[in-house]
Amino acid sequence: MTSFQATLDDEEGIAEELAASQREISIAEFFEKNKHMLGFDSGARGMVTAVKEAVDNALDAAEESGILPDIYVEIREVGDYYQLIVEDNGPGITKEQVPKVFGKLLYGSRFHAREQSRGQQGIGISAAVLYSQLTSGKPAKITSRTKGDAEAQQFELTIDTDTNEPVIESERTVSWDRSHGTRIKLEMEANMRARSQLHDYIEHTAIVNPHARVELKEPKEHFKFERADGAELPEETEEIRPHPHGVELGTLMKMLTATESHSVSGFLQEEFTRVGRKTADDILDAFRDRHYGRELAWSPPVEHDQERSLEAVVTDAVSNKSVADTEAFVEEVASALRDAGDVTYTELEALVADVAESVGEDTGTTFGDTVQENVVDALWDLLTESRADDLFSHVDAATTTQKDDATVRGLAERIAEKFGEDTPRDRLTYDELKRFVVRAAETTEEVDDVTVGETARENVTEELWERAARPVDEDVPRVREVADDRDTASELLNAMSSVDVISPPTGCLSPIKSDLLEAGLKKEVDADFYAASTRDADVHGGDPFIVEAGIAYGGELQDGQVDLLRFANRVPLVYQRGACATTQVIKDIGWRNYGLDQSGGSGMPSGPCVIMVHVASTNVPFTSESKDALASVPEIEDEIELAVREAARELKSFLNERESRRKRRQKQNVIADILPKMATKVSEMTGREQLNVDDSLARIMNNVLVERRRDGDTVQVVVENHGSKAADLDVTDIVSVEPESLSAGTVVEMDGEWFVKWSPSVSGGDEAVLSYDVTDFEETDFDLSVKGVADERLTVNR
Ligand SMILES: Nc1ncnc2c1ncn2[C@@H]1O[C@H](COP(=O)(O)OP(=O)(O)OP(=O)(O)O)[C@@H](O)[C@H]1O
Repeated sequence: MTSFQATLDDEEGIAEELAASQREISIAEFFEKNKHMLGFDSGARGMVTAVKEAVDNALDAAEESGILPDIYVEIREVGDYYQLIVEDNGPGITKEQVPKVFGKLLYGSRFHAREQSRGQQGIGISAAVLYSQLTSGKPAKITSRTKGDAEAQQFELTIDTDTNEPVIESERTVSWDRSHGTRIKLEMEANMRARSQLHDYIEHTAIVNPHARVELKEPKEHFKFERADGAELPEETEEIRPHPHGVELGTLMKMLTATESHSVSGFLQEEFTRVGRKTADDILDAFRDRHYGRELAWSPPVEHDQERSLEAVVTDAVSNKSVADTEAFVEEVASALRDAGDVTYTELEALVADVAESVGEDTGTTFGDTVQENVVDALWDLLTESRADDLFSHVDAATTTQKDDATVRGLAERIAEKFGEDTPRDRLTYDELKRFVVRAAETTEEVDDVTVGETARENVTEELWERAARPVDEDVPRVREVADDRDTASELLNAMSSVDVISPPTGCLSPIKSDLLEAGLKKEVDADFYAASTRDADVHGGDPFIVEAGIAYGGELQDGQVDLLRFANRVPLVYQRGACATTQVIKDIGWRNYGLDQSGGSGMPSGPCVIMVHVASTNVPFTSESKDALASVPEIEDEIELAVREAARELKSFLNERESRRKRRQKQNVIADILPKMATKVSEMTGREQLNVDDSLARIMNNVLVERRRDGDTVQVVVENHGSKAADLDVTDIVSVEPESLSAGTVVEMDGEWFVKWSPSVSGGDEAVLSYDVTDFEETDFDLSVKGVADERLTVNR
């Protein structure tokens, strides 16, 4: 066989030969060969992915139509194959759409919408159809009924992989007991080896979608996750326009080409969210700076250093005018310039034009364009001769006093040298100015053997940009010009990201919210501690996103590696944990600081703990079309870290508190053991009655001591606070006779018992006495209980 390589050198027409074998590849054909990209790598995985695609769609569709989702999933073993049935109570799909939705890859309603939804690409369910037809050779059977239709439509269809078009094998009308909804039946070569992932997916879907009812019946098990009581649909989301931060250059250019606006200001306000007139103006200023640069302003040289006075320079530049008129003009220009202090080239032009006009009016002589140009040029030459002097003042102001005058002068002169013919009007962008400063600093370091560090370079550039340079007064290019030039578009993009723009509206997002997140965790795991946090919205690539995190710890949770539950747009992610940005962020956090073990100080922490992370966005960046793992996007990673740390801080307080309680209990046990023995010994030795040690114990442990004392038939409940902080208590004494002369508090009778209640607040080191009288102390029963102080800080002496 002759390879192309062998013949490449010696034969002509090889390109034509190659061309003969080149042809368009349909998307369906491509995915037929690359099933793994869509999550259909194996029979086990294929089943989970197919369930996930169908259930995600069912949830999306029902929610969008304001219907509380009711989803039934059934997996049946049929000979060598498996049948998957997913049924929903959603809005149904119209007869015209069914073939395209299921029989054409990349057909969907969500790809172009900037709104949070589970589906994004319009490929999921048709990929499941493709997988089933490839592995079983059977068509997909779809039944769908839309609201108000008397009957349902049923299709059997396949995908023509050559054309990526649906092939309808049969079509009929059937009766269906559901008033609206969709039922999908797919047959595929699969297995149940990924049963636990399938269960996880369904169970975790139920956790983050408490408003949905989800049922799974598979060959071995049958689960029903009922809708949480009172759970409502997530708030309706709205579509939004992109946010100006983080849009990519290609996208911006595409938007510039497509917009109907002619001005950049209009374009920004029309096409982006959160851009009003004021923000658009700020962006235009920043764009102008980047596109035109700024002009440096210089002051006239100090008079005594000057070889020729300002007046002499102007006089020389004016010709053919009477002496008196020239003098009047010269005097005006010189004084206006001295008043101005420093001017840019443009300002100098305006200044000379103004003087020419006013002196012209006064004298009746015209100081026309040529004269004005000559005067401007001559003065500009004069001003720019002494750039180094102005630069000296600026460099001096921007650097520390440690830099001696010679260094500052050297740096100023070297910056001044960079200006010249290459910088007409001394106009520079920030980056160009920075380059001048950096190059001058490098030369100064080499020649003068001094250090001009990064901070000094930045400070000098900043000082010059803000104080010596002035924005130019020119219109920014029109949309068309920006669209046609990549560099200009890039300047606009840069300007857009440099300006503060308020965060995007979050109405397009539907976070779970921290209380539901915590409730979801409580439903799933029986733990001692729960915490959750929801961050404010941020932006990536023009798309808003919100990160939420939850932590559960202790209780029934098993020790070992922490279990990480990942969610994106309320969809549990069950595969590719290692490749997910979420996992990486968790591994990079120093968990020992938060009280969890972490071998080597990095990596997955361990402990009886579950960490849950949810990223909600109008466009979740996944590592691949199979939507298993989040891609590493710095803005999202930062927010994941902050959300997890917020919840982890609560975990840390809980663990610290628990540890200090443990130590306290240990100490108390030791003291409680020793003190009575000591009291016995003392009483034996002194022959005196043995002391009650509770009081001493409370004092040693800084405890709150609540003690009943008797004074005849008066009952006293004494609260001694030996701690340093105030204690707010609820003290209840249940008494078998009616109490009288109650000090504050309330009394309620129930079934022959009297509940005496006080709520004293006792400052650290203070005591409160609560009292009442009874008719006969000896004949009365009491039952004292105290709330408001942790058990280990409380001693109750009944
Ligand atoms: N059960 C359903 N009820 C109503 N409409 C549906 C249902 N399933 C799919 N659709 C419609 O079909 C479209 C295509 O679904 P598909 O799963 O192919 O893509 P997607 O959900 O938009 O995105 P992704 O590829 O990210 O899953 C959806 O956008 C939706 O408009």
